[in-house]
Amino acid sequence: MELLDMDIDPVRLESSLWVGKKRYRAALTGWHLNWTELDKKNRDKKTVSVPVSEVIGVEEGRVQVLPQMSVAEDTDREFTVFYVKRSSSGSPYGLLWRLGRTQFCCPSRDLRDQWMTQLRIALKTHSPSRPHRLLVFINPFGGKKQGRQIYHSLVAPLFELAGISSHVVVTERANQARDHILKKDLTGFDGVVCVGGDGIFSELLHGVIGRTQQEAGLSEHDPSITLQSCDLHIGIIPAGSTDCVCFATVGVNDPVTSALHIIIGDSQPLDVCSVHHCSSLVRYSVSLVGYGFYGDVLAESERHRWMGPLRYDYSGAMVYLSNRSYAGVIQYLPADSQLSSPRDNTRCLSGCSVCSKGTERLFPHSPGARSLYSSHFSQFSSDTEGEWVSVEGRFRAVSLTCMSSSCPRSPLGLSPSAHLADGTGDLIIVRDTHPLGFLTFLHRHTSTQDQFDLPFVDVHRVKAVRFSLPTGEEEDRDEERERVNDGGMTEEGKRPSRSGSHKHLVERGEERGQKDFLCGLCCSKAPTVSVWNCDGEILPHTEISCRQEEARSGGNILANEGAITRVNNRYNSNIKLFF
Ligand SMILES: CCCCCCCCCCCCC/C=C/[C@@H](O)[C@H](CO)NC(=O)CCCCCCCCCCCCCCC
Ligand SMILES: Nc1ncnc2c1ncn2[C@@H]1O[C@H](COP(=O)(O)OP(=O)(O)OP(=O)(O)O)[C@@H](O)[C@H]1O
Ligand SMILES: [Ca+2]
Repeated sequence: MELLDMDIDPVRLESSLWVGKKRYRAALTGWHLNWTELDKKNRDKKTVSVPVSEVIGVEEGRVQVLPQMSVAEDTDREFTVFYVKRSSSGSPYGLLWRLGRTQFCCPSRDLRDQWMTQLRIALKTHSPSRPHRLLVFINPFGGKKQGRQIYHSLVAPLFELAGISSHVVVTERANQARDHILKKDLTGFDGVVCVGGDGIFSELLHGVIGRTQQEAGLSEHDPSITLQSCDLHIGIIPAGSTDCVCFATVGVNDPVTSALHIIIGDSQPLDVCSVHHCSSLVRYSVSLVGYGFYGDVLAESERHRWMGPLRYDYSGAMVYLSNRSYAGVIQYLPADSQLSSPRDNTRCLSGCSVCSKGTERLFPHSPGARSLYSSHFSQFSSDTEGEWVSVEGRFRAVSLTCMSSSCPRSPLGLSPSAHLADGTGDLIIVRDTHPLGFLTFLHRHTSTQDQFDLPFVDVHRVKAVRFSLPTGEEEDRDEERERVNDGGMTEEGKRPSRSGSHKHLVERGEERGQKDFLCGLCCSKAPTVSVWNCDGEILPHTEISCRQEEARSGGNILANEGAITRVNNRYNSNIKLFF
């Protein structure tokens, strides 16, 4: 009978070892390192079992790592194993990971050397997807401005222990990380990591997607092509204000947990949505593309950046009290409702069957091929226009989210049953309603109550969305048209979202909608047009088209630990994050 590689267990070692004053039977089986106390009292033979894939490092002597690597005692019969240890705390969707450490003592130096050698061979053999070299971008101004400290005190020692070499860039300006990825030599790097929030993550995402398309000779602006898959993984060390991408994938926003996921090479694909204005790419999104409430909150919060993460709560309250709704026309292309629905009460976890089945069904094309629904997406076609659904009215909020967008503020997220990598997004339409109704809607984001079970809220699983102003708002559209040639992709020094100044926008001749919006905050005149919040950036256009891209970014979800702990679909997707 022919043996498959997987059946061979080349690394096997078993011996008695001491941990402290207790004697153990330790065994390395190739896939696991186990140790069982040899004590008559240990009748039920309790065994500690660590998968080799979760071993972080093996060091000679009695070693500690945090706050920094040091050898407490170096005897020639001891070695220390570091591994992933699940803590009992976290969120319902992800546990905190900590660095576990056990110091073993062998009867002889020879045996110690044998253990060290075999463990290192096992690590190499069974952890092929681990990164060896990482390019790390730290945003020193994200969140509570702790990025540098978080990286150097919590993350760098773990990378060092795991034998990962990292090149660190502390950013000095917005978009530096994106430009670095677009232009610099990245040979030898297995991945790029950001230390910060959703904004710096978005820079990495745009850099990685953009560079891959450049190298493939594809135009990101052409809405009719499918983007080329990206080999470079993205990792996130959360140090921002919302940390939505990290929270929605890992289940917690904790730097050590994310560092450990990155080290062991965990990977999870993520849907990416592209936002176009006319035929130009404006931005990519993985989390929220939101008009009305979330756009207004973001625009208002930019004026209060000095408040740090609290700016969102303050601005949220201000915007809520201003009691606004906006007219618009929403068109959407529904996804196949037989595959899944935003109200089916499922929760997407790593290894999710909807994501693995749905992706293949939704995107059977190879990269570079013409997009499955390019004709649906075209502004001026189409033969299949009939599939689009149109809704016109006044809205409190229009939100499109590719994933649940859960975050510490809303642990279940904007759409709790959204999938991370199924090729669809959830469109949440909150029609105009009385203030108490809208407050109920918002408040339900903080609990397990269903925010969609309200008469003025609709949710649809979609493949694409278009938004336009109703007829009669032509002036806005005309002004927008003049801006089409701007391209839309934010350029260095032209950062409408984070510039945070009313005057600044007006001087630059931004579209009337944005002027209206900003006036609405300081004058009594209610604005007629809101702005789009795209993963925390304000878009420079009101009329946009969004579609799910075949290109994806991965992050790891290890929510509900124990159910599914490893992702087996590594490297099968276009863009991946690892944590
Ligand atoms: C009564 C309590 C209601 C609490 C309602 C909480 C709803 C929270 C929903 C969070 C959704 C996050 C979606 C993620 C978006 C990210 O891609 C993006 C980039 O980081 N973040 C934001 O745009 C940042 C968006 C931040 C939005 C914060 C909204 C806070 C609303 C506070 C309303 C207070 C009403 C008080 C009435 C007196
Ligand atoms: N050195 C820098 N100076 C100014 N801005 C920067 C710098 N580096 C990155 N940025 C920009 O800062 C913005 C915010 O960063 P980041 O997302 O890390 O933090 P945050 O906004 O506090 O968190 P979140 O996005 O999770 O709400 C991003 O848009 C990023 O492009
Ligand atoms: Ca999705």
